[in-house]
Amino acid sequence: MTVTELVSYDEALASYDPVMGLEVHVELGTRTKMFCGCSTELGAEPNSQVCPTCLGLPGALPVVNKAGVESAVRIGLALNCRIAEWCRFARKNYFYPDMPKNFQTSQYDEPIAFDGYLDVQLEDGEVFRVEIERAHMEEDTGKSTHVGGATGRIHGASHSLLDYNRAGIPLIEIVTKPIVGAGERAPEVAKAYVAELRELIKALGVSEARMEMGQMRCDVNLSLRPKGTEKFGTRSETKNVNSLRSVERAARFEIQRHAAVLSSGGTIIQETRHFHEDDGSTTSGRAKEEAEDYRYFPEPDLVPVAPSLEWVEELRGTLPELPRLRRKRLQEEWGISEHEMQSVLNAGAVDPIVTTVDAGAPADQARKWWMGELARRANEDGVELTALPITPAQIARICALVAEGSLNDKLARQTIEGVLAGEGGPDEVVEKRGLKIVSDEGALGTAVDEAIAGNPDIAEKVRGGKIQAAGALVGAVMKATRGQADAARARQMILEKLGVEG
Ligand SMILES: Nc1ncnc2c1ncn2[C@@H]1O[C@H](COP(=O)(O)OP(=O)(O)OP(=O)(O)O)[C@@H](O)[C@H]1O
Ligand SMILES: [Mg+2]
Ligand SMILES: [Mg+2]
Repeated sequence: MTVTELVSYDEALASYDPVMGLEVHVELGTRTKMFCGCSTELGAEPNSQVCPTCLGLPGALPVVNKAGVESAVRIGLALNCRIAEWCRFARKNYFYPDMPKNFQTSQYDEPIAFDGYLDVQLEDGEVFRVEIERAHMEEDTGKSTHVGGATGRIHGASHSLLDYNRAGIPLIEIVTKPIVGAGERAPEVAKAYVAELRELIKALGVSEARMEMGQMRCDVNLSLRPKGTEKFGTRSETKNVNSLRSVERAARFEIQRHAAVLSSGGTIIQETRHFHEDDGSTTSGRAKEEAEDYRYFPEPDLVPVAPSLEWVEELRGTLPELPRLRRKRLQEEWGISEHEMQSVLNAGAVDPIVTTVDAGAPADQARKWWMGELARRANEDGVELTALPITPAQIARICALVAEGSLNDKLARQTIEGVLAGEGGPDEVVEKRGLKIVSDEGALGTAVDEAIAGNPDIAEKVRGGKIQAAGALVGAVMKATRGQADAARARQMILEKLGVEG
């Protein structure tokens, strides 16, 4: 179906109510894999981080990674879930080359965490509660790359390359209960939920949750039911959506597609679908009816996981402040609007600003540099703010130099430039580039004398009481010192020398 055959979004929502379910996979940042000691480091030579266990060779036995369980429990607690006192892993059997064992070790009817919720804030400030069905532990599959042939996609490809470095990396799958009652805001809720979940995961420190790197990916389940009816319609499941914007677009597209099919008397088949960034559409993957029966059964090679109450309570004590509440608190502390806070968040500047403030800088100054100069630079270079070669401590030092009057904004900007260019820390750059404000009486006095001598008409006006005219003399001093003069001190000296009161 092409986009032009869709019914409009408003028309779709006039007759139908969306029901949505979100499955989010998060790759944990543990040092080793979930069931073996192989490294999880990204970027290694393909198939260099594998062993008999993650390759599923006969006789190999898995062992559970405690750090993986710990992260799962902390995620569960942060999502207000109940934590299972006892649970098991299960084998999800399927035959596909990305899983060399021929099954994925997962959890089925005994997840480690269940029955929770996450409150998310929508753009107008309204808080929407998303109920969590469960969060369970599993392992990632290998990575297949389909090459050759006309399209490079699986059906047109001549062969596939397999890299098992990713096979066995711990994953947590977080599944929502059916989200009802979001109405026309369903796509917005989907985006806000994934955004909030990502912030939470990052705050917990269990994953960097970088969607563009596949560390966090979302399956969007969607169905429509005629307005006013109870029974859920058949869902489609758009797989592996990997940006916040795409999550919103995929939900929106599916609402329009389902409405088009249903209103023309067609039936929705339960299937997986693929999302396409270029035009925001989805296309059919495989039908679930003919999909594999996973023949789940409890994993016989692993002992059950039974987190003690004491351990769970100890982990509860390590939970960070919820991102939504932290944002609210910082917004108040910094005295900025919700809208401004949103831009800070979008720029990834919350933590750099907080760290700069912790290092002693005033919040407005810290925000000014991170959201101005540095955001622009990160944008130009196409990197995250935190990847710039300058630290919050260095920005705090520059703010201190401004506060003590050694630098003005222009010189501070040049100092930042120097640090970014690898010329050293702020003090070193100031020294090397000779950026300190000229405020010592000698050098400044000479510049002031020259400015007065060079502009006798203006000097005369000031002497005659037109104090505003002194601005032009300050300008001349600034020019002569290439912007490095202490402007306030220069003005004071000019007035003194011309014998007028400031
Ligand atoms: N009729 C429906 N319409 C929309 N969403 C639904 C509907 N029925 C279930 N869902 C949601 O779809 C998601 C289903 O995820 P779940 O992991 O339980 O099963 P699955 O997709 O069959 O399994 P897999 O993990 O193998 O993809 C849940 O978020 C659930 O709330
Ligand atoms: Mg699913
Ligand atoms: Mg699932």
